[in-house]
Amino acid sequence: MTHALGRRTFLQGLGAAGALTLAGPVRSAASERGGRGGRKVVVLGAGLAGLGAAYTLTKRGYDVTVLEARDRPGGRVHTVRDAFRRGGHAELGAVRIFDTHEHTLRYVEEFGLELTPYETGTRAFHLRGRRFLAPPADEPWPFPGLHSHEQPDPAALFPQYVLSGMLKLGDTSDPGWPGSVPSALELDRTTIDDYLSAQGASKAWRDWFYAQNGRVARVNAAAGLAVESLPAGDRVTSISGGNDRLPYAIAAALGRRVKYRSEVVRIAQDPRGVTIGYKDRAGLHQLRADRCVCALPFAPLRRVHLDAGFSPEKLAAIRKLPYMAAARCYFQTRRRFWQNDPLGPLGGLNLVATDTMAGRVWNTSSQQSDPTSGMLHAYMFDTEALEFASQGERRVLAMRKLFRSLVPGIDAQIIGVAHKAWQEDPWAGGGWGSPPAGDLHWMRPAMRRPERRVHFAGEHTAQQWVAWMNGALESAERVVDEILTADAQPVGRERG
Ligand SMILES: Cc1cc2nc3c(=O)[nH]c(=O)nc-3n(C[C@H](O)[C@H](O)[C@H](O)COP(=O)(O)OP(=O)(O)OC[C@H]3O[C@@H](n4cnc5c(N)ncnc54)[C@H](O)[C@@H]3O)c2cc1C
Repeated sequence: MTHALGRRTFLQGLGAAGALTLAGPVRSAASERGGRGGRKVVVLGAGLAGLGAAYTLTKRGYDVTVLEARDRPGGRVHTVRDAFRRGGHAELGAVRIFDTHEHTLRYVEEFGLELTPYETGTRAFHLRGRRFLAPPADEPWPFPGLHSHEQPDPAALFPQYVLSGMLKLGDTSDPGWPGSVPSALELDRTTIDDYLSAQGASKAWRDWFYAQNGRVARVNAAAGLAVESLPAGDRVTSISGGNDRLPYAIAAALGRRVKYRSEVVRIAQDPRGVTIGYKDRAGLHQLRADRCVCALPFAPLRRVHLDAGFSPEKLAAIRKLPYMAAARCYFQTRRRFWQNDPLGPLGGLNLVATDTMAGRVWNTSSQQSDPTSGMLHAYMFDTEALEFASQGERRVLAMRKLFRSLVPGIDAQIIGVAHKAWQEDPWAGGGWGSPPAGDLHWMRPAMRRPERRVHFAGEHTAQQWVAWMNGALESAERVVDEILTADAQPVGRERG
């Protein structure tokens, strides 16, 4: 999404979570003044949410263990390098960091990482089988189906079609949102596509919109517009050398507290603590702790046995939260040949906006250490990602064939390939949690609420930046806050 029309300041939503500051490399629990030495917390999942919570809790004096099913930290932050030549790298998961991603940027700074900005430049379109640039003002867009009032400037309809919905959202930083805002509840009942249609947007306009912003047609309108309305700031960056440098840095600070290849299979709790069952190569184990931070996406959490002690709302949310199909397919190229495109020099991150299976052609070449080779990829959502994956082993061939018409000349240029469809990943189940139309108002609070000694983190539980690294890290700070508050209460006063 472009996040072009932010309408409130980002800080508004942060509230008390911003009070937890990061300060220096992680130290042992015993050395922390005023810490909670001896109190054990088990954190499930070493994605950014789990790592962020574990890191801050350790600094606050807790004795933390992180259980992670994969053999690496980072979860949906996953950089690949070995598929490429000339030191190339590609992000299979999270790519972009905005200036407004306060939590992500704070961790980037804490760990001394650097950011590389994306180039801006000219975008091409590929719609209804035709490739073209945005026409000059007053000339019609060269694809059929736009209503006459949508010509010659489809962008002029943005306020009527999209902003009108954003203005109905109310305060998305309110913990009771969208239930607290009647007009947002109305949006909750519909999808983005149905909302845009109801505003009068033609099918062609909607496809023009999705070509640039991702195939969000079936997304809950309240949820989708809420994320779209957040401010993007002035600059888009990624972490220099690869976004996975952040989770690796946090994991390194946590050291042996992180246990890899450890699949959580059971969560149980009683009035005095939690018991976590997990499997590793040596067999089944149990870990006892005072509290648990569950930072697993709900898709894999559905396979975990949950003993009594969870509310019906939480169990229903875990069972029902759908995950959006999302995929990327990268081609490393010998040269940045699109700078000599017949349409003129193309550039920027979102290089070609299409209505094809490829979704958007993104260009992450400016992030590469080698200044000559290129890195293009198809970034696919929902039906596009499903279509890509449905081709099985022929998916790369199919994409390569499609790219011939999206970025002519690519065939002779390809020197490396990498791809991933997140809906096929058993530890993610998809790109991000995406509540269906009609369900956001109850799912949103249910996903986040603590269940006695089990606290829930992860992008899906974020107050605002759901489906972003920033949301995962925001949720980490919230659970730390929950735990500190609960542990500060006299025994027996805890909310059950
Ligand atoms: C294609 C794609 C594009 C994206 N683009 C961006 C972007 O441009 N910018 C941005 O900021 N964000 C982006 N995101 C979102 C961002 O990657 C996520 O919001 C964030 O990384 C989620 O972190 P998390 O900790 O909530 O979950 P995860 O990273 O999924 O971490 C959960 C962890 O739990 C582990 N796990 C699961 N089940 C078990 C189990 N039973 N036992 C033990 N461990 C288990 C998983 O292996 C994983 O490591 C993108 C995501 C995708 C998929």
